[in-house]
Amino acid sequence: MSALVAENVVTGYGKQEIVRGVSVTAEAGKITCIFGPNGCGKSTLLKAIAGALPLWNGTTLLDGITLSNLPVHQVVRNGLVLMPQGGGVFPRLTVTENLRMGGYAIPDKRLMERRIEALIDQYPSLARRRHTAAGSLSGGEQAMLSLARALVSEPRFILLDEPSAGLSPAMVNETLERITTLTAQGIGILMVEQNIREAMPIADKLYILAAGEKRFEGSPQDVRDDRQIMDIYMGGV
Ligand SMILES: Nc1ncnc2c1ncn2[C@@H]1O[C@H](COP(=O)(O)OP(=O)(O)OP(=O)(O)O)[C@@H](O)[C@H]1O
Repeated sequence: MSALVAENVVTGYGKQEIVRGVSVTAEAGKITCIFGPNGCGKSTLLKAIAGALPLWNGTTLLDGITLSNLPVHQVVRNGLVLMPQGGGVFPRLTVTENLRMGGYAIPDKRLMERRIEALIDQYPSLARRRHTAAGSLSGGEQAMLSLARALVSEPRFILLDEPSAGLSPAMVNETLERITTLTAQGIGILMVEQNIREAMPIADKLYILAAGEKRFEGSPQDVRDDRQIMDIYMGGV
């Protein structure tokens, strides 16, 4: 089984421990969602898996290869990218320049340009605005740009930090549909979401974190069957 595995991850900022020994597994071609209250450490966990924050303890592995504490560009070369909260587009750079930033770990620049052209063909809203500064794109277009930028390195797994945040309902649907399409290509998704109502139907597996610890792991149906979990963590779904 092709999988991204994080085992017993401990990390934080300064001396403040935020993630307290969390283990998650995401399978290729599946959507794995992490839910949990604000500030419980979801983004911090993703950053540690992506190599953007040091692991204080624990291990991260992609298809059995240890990623723990590799620099980000080596994590990317091993097939894992992070789409950060808010998309992380560079507002003053054009759409094409942003896409090139997604290919910075690819040594063969002609290959990178070919991949960018292929991606632009798949995202018509970006094709029309390829020479426009990313900061003047709509929220939905910026979301598409962030997703396309994550794909330039042809990752096997993508970490998505709240991809639907700040989007209109129509764009939430389009973004989640795009994400589902990626799994059909075999890409594994590990996604943090606040938008439980929209994310739950597309998830294959769910984790719930609270106060830096894992409180639940199971299928969406397991969550629905657990009245206590539904009441405490999934209010209103
Ligand atoms: N760069 C940082 N330096 C210090 N503390 C931070 C930093 N980033 C986040 N924190 C703190 O770490 C804790 C967990 O934050 P994190 O962003 O991981 O939570 P989250 O579960 O993703 O929350 P949200 O859903 O609100 O994004 C919070 O108390 C936050 O204030």
